[in-house]
Amino acid sequence: MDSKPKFINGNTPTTGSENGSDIDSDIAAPPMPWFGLDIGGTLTKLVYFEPTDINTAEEEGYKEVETLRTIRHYLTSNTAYGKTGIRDVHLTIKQFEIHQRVGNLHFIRFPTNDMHIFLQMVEAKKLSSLADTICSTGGGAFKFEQEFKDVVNMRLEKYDELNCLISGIHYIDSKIPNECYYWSNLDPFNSEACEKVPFDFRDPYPYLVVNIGSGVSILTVHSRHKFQRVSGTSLGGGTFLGLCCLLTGCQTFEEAIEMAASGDSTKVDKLVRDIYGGDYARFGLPGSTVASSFGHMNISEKRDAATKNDLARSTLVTITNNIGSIARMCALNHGIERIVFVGNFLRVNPIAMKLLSYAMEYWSKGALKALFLEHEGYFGAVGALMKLISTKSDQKDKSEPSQFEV
Ligand SMILES: Nc1ncnc2c1ncn2[C@@H]1O[C@H](COP(=O)(O)OP(=O)(O)O)[C@@H](O)[C@H]1O
Ligand SMILES: CC(C)(COP(=O)(O)O)[C@@H](O)C(=O)NCCC(=O)O
Repeated sequence: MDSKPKFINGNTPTTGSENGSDIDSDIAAPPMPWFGLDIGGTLTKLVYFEPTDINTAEEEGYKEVETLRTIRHYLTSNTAYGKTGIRDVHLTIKQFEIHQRVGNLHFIRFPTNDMHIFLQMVEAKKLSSLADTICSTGGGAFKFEQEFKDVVNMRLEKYDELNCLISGIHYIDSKIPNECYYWSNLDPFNSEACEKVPFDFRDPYPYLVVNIGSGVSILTVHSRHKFQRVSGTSLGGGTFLGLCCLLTGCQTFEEAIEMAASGDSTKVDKLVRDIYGGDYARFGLPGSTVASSFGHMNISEKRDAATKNDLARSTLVTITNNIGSIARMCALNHGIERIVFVGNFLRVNPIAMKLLSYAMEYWSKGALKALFLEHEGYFGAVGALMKLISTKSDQKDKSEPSQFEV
Protein backbone atom coordinates (compact mmCIF):
# COMPACT_ATOMS: atom_id res chain seq x y z
CA MET A 1 0.00 0.00 0.00
CA ASP A 2 2.74 2.44 0.88
CA SER A 3 5.28 2.20 -1.89
CA LYS A 4 7.14 5.35 -2.78
CA PRO A 5 5.08 7.79 -4.86
CA LYS A 6 6.15 8.06 -8.48
CA PHE A 7 6.11 11.28 -10.42
CA ILE A 8 5.93 11.59 -14.12
CA ASN A 9 7.68 14.85 -14.86
CA GLY A 10 11.37 14.72 -15.44
CA ASN A 11 12.56 17.44 -13.07
CA THR A 12 15.56 17.14 -10.84
CA PRO A 13 14.28 16.86 -7.29
CA THR A 14 15.84 18.88 -4.48
CA THR A 15 17.22 17.48 -1.25
CA GLY A 16 16.78 18.90 2.20
CA SER A 17 17.19 18.40 5.91
CA GLU A 18 14.72 18.78 8.71
CA ASN A 19 15.88 18.79 12.30
CA GLY A 20 13.89 16.65 14.65
CA SER A 21 11.20 15.72 12.14
CA ASP A 22 10.40 12.54 10.25
CA ILE A 23 11.52 14.11 7.04
CA ASP A 24 14.69 12.40 5.95
CA SER A 25 17.33 14.90 4.89
CA ASP A 26 18.88 12.39 2.50
CA ILE A 27 15.71 11.82 0.58
CA ALA A 28 15.20 13.86 -2.54
CA ALA A 29 12.16 16.09 -2.39
CA PRO A 30 9.59 15.41 -5.08
CA PRO A 31 8.86 17.97 -7.77
CA MET A 32 6.14 20.56 -7.19
CA PRO A 33 3.25 20.87 -6.61
CA TRP A 34 3.16 19.51 -3.06
CA PHE A 35 -0.25 18.43 -1.76
CA GLY A 36 -1.60 16.31 1.08
CA LEU A 37 -5.20 15.13 0.79
CA ASP A 38 -7.46 13.81 3.58
CA ILE A 39 -10.81 12.54 2.28
CA GLY A 40 -12.99 12.28 5.39
CA GLY A 41 -16.55 11.12 5.96
CA THR A 42 -17.87 14.70 5.73
CA LEU A 43 -15.08 17.04 4.65
CA THR A 44 -12.12 16.66 2.33
CA LYS A 45 -9.05 18.57 3.49
CA LEU A 46 -6.31 19.65 1.10
CA VAL A 47 -3.00 21.06 2.30
CA TYR A 48 -0.98 22.88 -0.36
CA PHE A 49 2.60 24.11 -0.08
CA GLU A 50 3.18 27.25 -2.15
CA PRO A 51 6.92 27.74 -2.58
CA THR A 52 7.93 31.37 -2.25
CA ASP A 53 11.60 30.63 -2.91
CA ILE A 54 11.05 29.23 -6.39
CA ASN A 55 13.02 31.04 -9.09
CA THR A 56 12.41 31.32 -12.79
CA ALA A 57 15.27 28.95 -13.64
CA GLU A 58 13.78 26.23 -11.45
CA GLU A 59 10.32 26.81 -12.83
CA GLU A 60 11.51 26.77 -16.42
CA GLY A 61 12.93 23.32 -15.68
CA TYR A 62 9.39 21.99 -15.44
CA LYS A 63 8.00 20.55 -18.64
CA GLU A 64 4.58 21.92 -17.74
CA VAL A 65 5.63 25.25 -16.29
CA GLU A 66 2.41 27.03 -17.28
CA THR A 67 0.28 24.36 -15.63
CA LEU A 68 2.34 24.64 -12.44
CA ARG A 69 1.87 28.43 -12.41
CA THR A 70 -1.84 28.17 -13.18
CA ILE A 71 -2.44 25.80 -10.27
CA ARG A 72 -0.45 27.97 -7.88
CA HIS A 73 -2.24 31.11 -8.99
CA TYR A 74 -5.68 29.48 -8.82
CA LEU A 75 -5.17 28.17 -5.30
CA THR A 76 -3.47 31.21 -3.80
CA SER A 77 -5.43 34.02 -5.43
CA ASN A 78 -8.82 32.62 -4.40
CA THR A 79 -10.31 31.93 -1.02
CA ALA A 80 -13.35 30.09 -2.38
CA TYR A 81 -13.42 27.42 -5.08
CA GLY A 82 -16.71 26.68 -6.81
CA LYS A 83 -19.73 26.86 -4.51
CA THR A 84 -18.39 24.88 -1.56
CA GLY A 85 -14.57 24.89 -1.54
CA ILE A 86 -13.08 27.17 1.12
CA ARG A 87 -9.53 28.20 1.94
CA ASP A 88 -9.15 28.77 5.68
CA VAL A 89 -7.05 31.88 5.24
CA HIS A 90 -6.64 32.46 8.97
CA LEU A 91 -4.81 29.13 9.22
CA THR A 92 -2.22 29.87 6.50
CA ILE A 93 1.30 29.28 7.78
CA LYS A 94 3.55 31.85 6.18
CA GLN A 95 7.24 31.42 5.40
CA PHE A 96 7.08 27.79 6.42
CA GLU A 97 10.26 25.79 5.97
CA ILE A 98 9.86 22.27 4.78
CA HIS A 99 12.56 20.08 3.29
CA GLN A 100 14.84 23.11 2.80
CA ARG A 101 12.13 24.92 0.87
CA VAL A 102 10.37 28.04 2.09
CA GLY A 103 6.78 28.86 1.30
CA ASN A 104 3.23 29.25 2.52
CA LEU A 105 1.17 26.32 3.73
CA HIS A 106 -2.48 26.65 2.69
CA PHE A 107 -5.47 24.84 4.17
CA ILE A 108 -8.46 24.11 1.93
CA ARG A 109 -11.63 22.12 2.54
CA PHE A 110 -14.76 21.08 0.68
CA PRO A 111 -17.60 18.63 1.36
CA THR A 112 -16.61 15.08 0.41
CA ASN A 113 -20.05 14.88 -1.18
CA ASP A 114 -18.74 17.32 -3.82
CA MET A 115 -15.82 15.12 -4.87
CA HIS A 116 -17.03 15.13 -8.49
CA ILE A 117 -16.61 18.93 -8.56
CA PHE A 118 -13.07 18.61 -7.20
CA LEU A 119 -12.29 16.05 -9.89
CA GLN A 120 -13.60 18.43 -12.55
CA MET A 121 -11.26 21.10 -11.17
CA VAL A 122 -8.30 18.68 -11.18
CA GLU A 123 -9.06 17.89 -14.80
CA ALA A 124 -9.58 21.51 -15.81
CA LYS A 125 -6.27 22.58 -14.23
CA LYS A 126 -4.44 19.61 -15.79
CA LEU A 127 -2.90 18.50 -12.49
CA SER A 128 -2.25 15.03 -13.89
CA SER A 129 0.24 16.47 -16.37
CA LEU A 130 2.46 17.40 -13.39
CA ALA A 131 2.09 14.34 -11.18
CA ASP A 132 0.46 10.95 -11.49
CA THR A 133 0.00 10.51 -7.75
CA ILE A 134 -1.63 12.31 -4.83
CA CYS A 135 -0.63 11.35 -1.29
CA SER A 136 -3.93 10.81 0.44
CA THR A 137 -5.52 9.55 3.60
CA GLY A 138 -8.97 9.15 5.18
CA GLY A 139 -11.59 6.57 4.28
CA GLY A 140 -12.22 8.34 0.98
CA ALA A 141 -8.71 7.53 -0.21
CA PHE A 142 -9.99 3.97 -0.46
CA LYS A 143 -13.53 4.77 -1.53
CA PHE A 144 -12.57 7.17 -4.33
CA GLU A 145 -9.44 5.38 -5.54
CA GLN A 146 -11.03 4.00 -8.69
CA GLU A 147 -12.85 7.26 -9.47
CA PHE A 148 -9.57 9.19 -9.41
CA LYS A 149 -8.08 6.63 -11.79
CA ASP A 150 -11.07 6.66 -14.14
CA VAL A 151 -11.83 10.38 -14.18
CA VAL A 152 -8.45 12.13 -13.91
CA ASN A 153 -6.04 9.24 -14.40
CA MET A 154 -4.36 9.87 -11.05
CA ARG A 155 -3.34 7.36 -8.45
CA LEU A 156 -4.20 7.90 -4.80
CA GLU A 157 -1.19 6.85 -2.73
CA LYS A 158 -3.04 5.69 0.40
CA TYR A 159 -1.82 6.19 3.95
CA ASP A 160 -3.56 5.26 7.16
CA GLU A 161 -5.60 8.15 8.55
CA LEU A 162 -4.57 7.73 12.18
CA ASN A 163 -0.87 7.48 11.27
CA CYS A 164 -1.23 10.68 9.26
CA LEU A 165 -3.16 12.35 12.08
CA ILE A 166 -0.47 11.64 14.67
CA SER A 167 2.46 12.54 12.43
CA GLY A 168 0.65 15.72 11.33
CA ILE A 169 0.06 16.74 14.95
CA HIS A 170 3.69 16.18 15.89
CA TYR A 171 5.00 17.93 12.82
CA ILE A 172 2.90 21.10 13.14
CA ASP A 173 3.39 21.25 16.89
CA SER A 174 7.13 21.00 16.55
CA LYS A 175 7.24 23.80 13.99
CA ILE A 176 4.54 26.28 14.99
CA PRO A 177 4.71 28.17 18.27
CA ASN A 178 1.41 28.51 20.13
CA GLU A 179 -0.29 25.81 18.07
CA CYS A 180 -1.47 24.11 21.25
CA TYR A 181 -3.65 25.91 23.80
CA TYR A 182 -6.11 25.36 26.61
CA TRP A 183 -9.01 27.36 28.01
CA SER A 184 -8.51 28.97 31.41
CA ASN A 185 -10.91 30.72 33.85
CA LEU A 186 -13.49 28.07 33.12
CA ASP A 187 -16.92 29.09 34.35
CA PRO A 188 -19.97 27.24 33.02
CA PHE A 189 -22.18 30.22 33.86
CA ASN A 190 -19.94 32.86 32.31
CA SER A 191 -18.25 31.54 29.21
CA GLU A 192 -17.05 35.04 28.27
CA ALA A 193 -14.61 34.87 31.18
CA CYS A 194 -12.73 31.93 29.58
CA GLU A 195 -9.59 32.72 27.68
CA LYS A 196 -7.18 30.87 25.42
CA VAL A 197 -3.74 30.21 26.90
CA PRO A 198 -0.79 28.70 24.95
CA PHE A 199 0.35 25.26 26.13
CA ASP A 200 3.92 24.04 25.79
CA PHE A 201 3.55 20.80 23.83
CA ARG A 202 7.24 19.90 23.67
CA ASP A 203 7.01 16.93 26.03
CA PRO A 204 3.36 15.82 25.97
CA TYR A 205 3.66 12.04 26.44
CA PRO A 206 1.61 10.10 27.19
CA TYR A 207 -1.47 11.85 25.92
CA LEU A 208 -4.87 11.03 24.50
CA VAL A 209 -6.07 12.23 21.10
CA VAL A 210 -9.81 12.56 20.61
CA ASN A 211 -10.45 13.11 16.91
CA ILE A 212 -14.00 14.44 16.52
CA GLY A 213 -14.78 14.14 12.83
CA SER A 214 -17.93 12.52 11.41
CA GLY A 215 -17.40 9.85 14.07
CA VAL A 216 -14.89 9.85 16.92
CA SER A 217 -11.60 7.97 17.26
CA ILE A 218 -9.72 7.94 20.54
CA LEU A 219 -6.00 7.17 20.62
CA THR A 220 -3.34 6.92 23.28
CA VAL A 221 -0.02 8.37 22.16
CA HIS A 222 3.03 7.09 24.00
CA SER A 223 5.85 8.61 22.00
CA ARG A 224 6.48 10.34 18.72
CA HIS A 225 6.22 6.99 16.96
CA LYS A 226 3.81 4.92 19.05
CA PHE A 227 0.07 5.15 19.36
CA GLN A 228 -2.94 2.91 19.85
CA ARG A 229 -6.60 3.35 18.91
CA VAL A 230 -8.25 2.54 22.23
CA SER A 231 -11.85 3.56 21.63
CA GLY A 232 -14.30 5.39 19.47
CA THR A 233 -17.93 6.37 19.19
CA SER A 234 -20.31 6.81 16.31
CA LEU A 235 -21.88 9.77 18.14
CA GLY A 236 -19.65 12.48 16.69
CA GLY A 237 -19.65 15.63 14.60
CA GLY A 238 -21.76 13.97 11.92
CA THR A 239 -24.36 13.08 14.55
CA PHE A 240 -24.51 16.65 15.82
CA LEU A 241 -24.97 18.05 12.33
CA GLY A 242 -27.38 15.34 11.19
CA LEU A 243 -29.61 15.65 14.27
CA CYS A 244 -29.53 19.45 14.10
CA CYS A 245 -30.64 19.39 10.46
CA LEU A 246 -33.48 17.03 11.38
CA LEU A 247 -34.59 18.93 14.48
CA THR A 248 -34.21 22.53 13.32
CA GLY A 249 -34.25 22.46 9.53
CA CYS A 250 -30.83 24.16 9.45
CA GLN A 251 -28.74 23.61 6.33
CA THR A 252 -25.13 24.07 7.40
CA PHE A 253 -22.75 23.45 10.28
CA GLU A 254 -22.23 27.20 10.70
CA GLU A 255 -26.00 27.71 10.96
CA ALA A 256 -26.29 24.90 13.50
CA ILE A 257 -23.56 26.44 15.67
CA GLU A 258 -25.12 29.90 15.40
CA MET A 259 -28.50 28.57 16.49
CA ALA A 260 -26.94 26.66 19.35
CA ALA A 261 -25.11 29.79 20.52
CA SER A 262 -28.37 31.52 21.33
CA GLY A 263 -30.26 28.47 22.56
CA ASP A 264 -30.92 27.26 26.11
CA SER A 265 -30.39 23.52 26.56
CA THR A 266 -32.09 23.49 29.97
CA LYS A 267 -35.43 23.93 28.16
CA VAL A 268 -34.80 20.56 26.52
CA ASP A 269 -32.63 18.54 28.91
CA LYS A 270 -33.78 17.29 32.30
CA LEU A 271 -31.30 18.41 34.96
CA VAL A 272 -30.53 16.81 38.32
CA ARG A 273 -32.40 19.67 40.00
CA ASP A 274 -35.49 18.95 37.87
CA ILE A 275 -35.52 15.52 39.49
CA TYR A 276 -34.12 16.22 42.99
CA GLY A 277 -35.22 19.81 43.42
CA GLY A 278 -31.54 20.59 44.04
CA ASP A 279 -28.20 18.77 44.18
CA TYR A 280 -27.85 15.01 44.55
CA ALA A 281 -25.29 15.78 47.20
CA ARG A 282 -24.53 12.27 48.38
CA PHE A 283 -22.91 11.40 45.07
CA GLY A 284 -21.58 14.81 44.24
CA LEU A 285 -24.02 15.64 41.46
CA PRO A 286 -24.80 19.37 41.35
CA GLY A 287 -28.37 20.34 40.47
CA SER A 288 -27.12 21.94 37.24
CA THR A 289 -25.80 18.62 35.87
CA VAL A 290 -27.72 17.17 32.95
CA ALA A 291 -29.51 14.10 34.31
CA SER A 292 -31.22 13.18 31.06
CA SER A 293 -30.41 14.69 27.67
CA PHE A 294 -33.65 15.66 25.88
CA GLY A 295 -35.41 14.42 29.02
CA HIS A 296 -38.05 17.21 28.95
CA MET A 297 -39.16 16.38 25.45
CA ASN A 298 -41.71 13.75 26.43
CA ILE A 299 -43.94 16.53 27.83
CA SER A 300 -45.97 18.24 25.13
CA GLU A 301 -45.94 21.71 26.80
CA LYS A 302 -42.15 21.55 27.08
CA ARG A 303 -41.93 20.52 23.45
CA ASP A 304 -44.05 23.51 22.49
CA ALA A 305 -41.90 25.84 24.59
CA ALA A 306 -38.55 24.66 23.22
CA THR A 307 -37.27 26.74 20.31
CA LYS A 308 -35.16 25.47 17.44
CA ASN A 309 -32.18 27.22 19.00
CA ASP A 310 -32.81 25.37 22.28
CA LEU A 311 -32.90 22.07 20.36
CA ALA A 312 -29.66 22.94 18.56
CA ARG A 313 -27.98 23.82 21.88
CA SER A 314 -29.14 20.63 23.52
CA THR A 315 -27.91 18.55 20.59
CA LEU A 316 -24.52 20.23 20.86
CA VAL A 317 -24.34 19.72 24.63
CA THR A 318 -25.51 16.10 24.39
CA ILE A 319 -22.94 15.08 21.79
CA THR A 320 -20.13 17.05 23.42
CA ASN A 321 -20.79 15.71 26.93
CA ASN A 322 -20.98 12.16 25.66
CA ILE A 323 -17.62 12.49 23.89
CA GLY A 324 -16.20 14.12 27.03
CA SER A 325 -17.39 11.22 29.23
CA ILE A 326 -15.88 8.59 26.96
CA ALA A 327 -12.62 10.53 26.68
CA ARG A 328 -12.43 10.88 30.46
CA MET A 329 -12.95 7.16 30.99
CA CYS A 330 -10.26 6.37 28.43
CA ALA A 331 -7.85 8.77 30.14
CA LEU A 332 -8.61 7.16 33.51
CA ASN A 333 -8.17 3.62 32.14
CA HIS A 334 -4.81 4.46 30.64
CA GLY A 335 -3.49 6.72 33.41
CA ILE A 336 -3.29 9.74 31.12
CA GLU A 337 -3.66 13.39 32.15
CA ARG A 338 -3.60 15.35 28.89
CA ILE A 339 -6.34 15.05 26.29
CA VAL A 340 -5.89 16.70 22.90
CA PHE A 341 -9.22 17.28 21.14
CA VAL A 342 -9.02 17.73 17.37
CA GLY A 343 -11.31 17.41 14.32
CA ASN A 344 -13.53 19.84 12.50
CA PHE A 345 -16.41 19.44 14.95
CA LEU A 346 -14.41 21.98 16.99
CA ARG A 347 -14.35 24.49 14.08
CA VAL A 348 -16.00 27.79 15.09
CA ASN A 349 -17.23 25.88 18.12
CA PRO A 350 -16.02 27.51 21.36
CA ILE A 351 -19.12 26.21 23.16
CA ALA A 352 -17.96 22.61 22.70
CA MET A 353 -14.34 23.42 23.54
CA LYS A 354 -15.25 25.21 26.77
CA LEU A 355 -17.71 22.49 27.71
CA LEU A 356 -15.09 19.79 27.18
CA SER A 357 -12.51 21.80 29.12
CA TYR A 358 -14.84 22.37 32.04
CA ALA A 359 -16.05 18.75 32.09
CA MET A 360 -12.48 17.35 32.07
CA GLU A 361 -11.41 19.64 34.90
CA TYR A 362 -14.55 19.34 37.02
CA TRP A 363 -15.09 15.58 36.88
CA SER A 364 -11.39 14.77 37.34
CA LYS A 365 -11.05 17.33 40.18
CA GLY A 366 -8.40 19.15 38.20
CA ALA A 367 -6.35 16.09 37.23
CA LEU A 368 -7.22 16.16 33.51
CA LYS A 369 -6.37 18.92 31.08
CA ALA A 370 -8.20 19.45 27.78
CA LEU A 371 -5.92 20.76 25.03
CA PHE A 372 -6.76 22.07 21.57
CA LEU A 373 -4.81 22.76 18.38
CA GLU A 374 -5.27 25.72 16.03
CA HIS A 375 -5.26 23.62 12.83
CA GLU A 376 -7.95 21.42 14.38
CA GLY A 377 -9.17 19.38 11.36
CA TYR A 378 -6.13 19.46 9.08
CA PHE A 379 -3.58 17.16 10.72
CA GLY A 380 -4.44 14.13 8.58
CA ALA A 381 -3.83 16.16 5.43
CA VAL A 382 -0.55 17.51 6.87
CA GLY A 383 0.48 13.90 7.60
CA ALA A 384 -0.28 12.98 3.98
CA LEU A 385 1.82 15.92 2.75
CA MET A 386 4.67 14.69 4.93
CA LYS A 387 4.41 11.28 3.30
CA LEU A 388 4.90 12.96 -0.06
CA ILE A 389 8.14 14.60 0.96
CA SER A 390 9.48 11.74 3.05
CA THR A 391 9.48 8.03 2.53
CA LYS A 392 11.52 7.19 5.60
CA SER A 393 8.67 5.68 7.61
CA ASP A 394 6.68 4.21 4.75
CA GLN A 395 7.50 0.60 5.44
CA LYS A 396 6.37 0.92 9.04
CA ASP A 397 2.78 1.47 7.92
CA LYS A 398 2.66 -2.10 6.73
CA SER A 399 2.91 -3.59 10.21
CA GLU A 400 -0.35 -4.32 11.95
CA PRO A 401 0.50 -4.88 15.63
CA SER A 402 -1.88 -3.76 18.37
CA GLN A 403 0.48 -0.86 18.98
CA PHE A 404 1.02 1.15 15.82
CA GLU A 405 4.02 3.08 14.73
CA VAL A 406 3.81 6.35 12.89
N1 LIG B 1 -18.37 23.41 6.84
C1 LIG B 1 -18.67 22.25 7.43
N2 LIG B 1 -19.46 21.36 6.80
C2 LIG B 1 -19.78 20.19 7.39
N3 LIG B 1 -19.38 19.83 8.61
C3 LIG B 1 -18.57 20.68 9.28
C4 LIG B 1 -18.18 21.92 8.72
N4 LIG B 1 -17.38 22.54 9.61
C5 LIG B 1 -17.27 21.75 10.67
N5 LIG B 1 -18.00 20.61 10.50
C6 LIG B 1 -18.08 19.55 11.50
O1 LIG B 1 -16.93 18.77 11.32
C7 LIG B 1 -17.28 17.39 11.18
C8 LIG B 1 -16.31 16.73 10.23
O2 LIG B 1 -15.03 16.82 10.80
P1 LIG B 1 -13.74 16.28 10.09
O3 LIG B 1 -12.66 16.32 11.12
O4 LIG B 1 -13.49 17.00 8.84
O5 LIG B 1 -14.17 14.78 9.85
P2 LIG B 1 -14.22 13.84 8.56
O6 LIG B 1 -12.79 13.51 8.31
O7 LIG B 1 -15.03 12.66 9.03
O8 LIG B 1 -14.87 14.58 7.46
C9 LIG B 1 -18.73 17.40 10.69
O9 LIG B 1 -19.39 16.22 11.05
C10 LIG B 1 -19.27 18.61 11.39
O10 LIG B 1 -19.68 18.30 12.70
C1 LIG C 1 -14.51 5.23 10.94
C2 LIG C 1 -13.77 6.50 11.36
C3 LIG C 1 -12.34 6.16 11.76
C4 LIG C 1 -13.71 7.44 10.11
O1 LIG C 1 -13.09 8.67 10.45
P1 LIG C 1 -13.82 10.09 10.21
O2 LIG C 1 -14.04 10.24 8.73
O3 LIG C 1 -15.11 10.08 10.97
O4 LIG C 1 -12.87 11.13 10.73
C5 LIG C 1 -14.50 7.24 12.50
O5 LIG C 1 -15.73 7.72 12.04
C6 LIG C 1 -14.72 6.42 13.75
O6 LIG C 1 -13.79 6.09 14.42
N1 LIG C 1 -15.99 6.13 14.09
C7 LIG C 1 -16.39 5.50 15.33
C8 LIG C 1 -16.42 4.00 15.19
C9 LIG C 1 -16.54 3.37 16.59
O7 LIG C 1 -15.50 3.14 17.24
O8 LIG C 1 -17.66 3.16 17.04
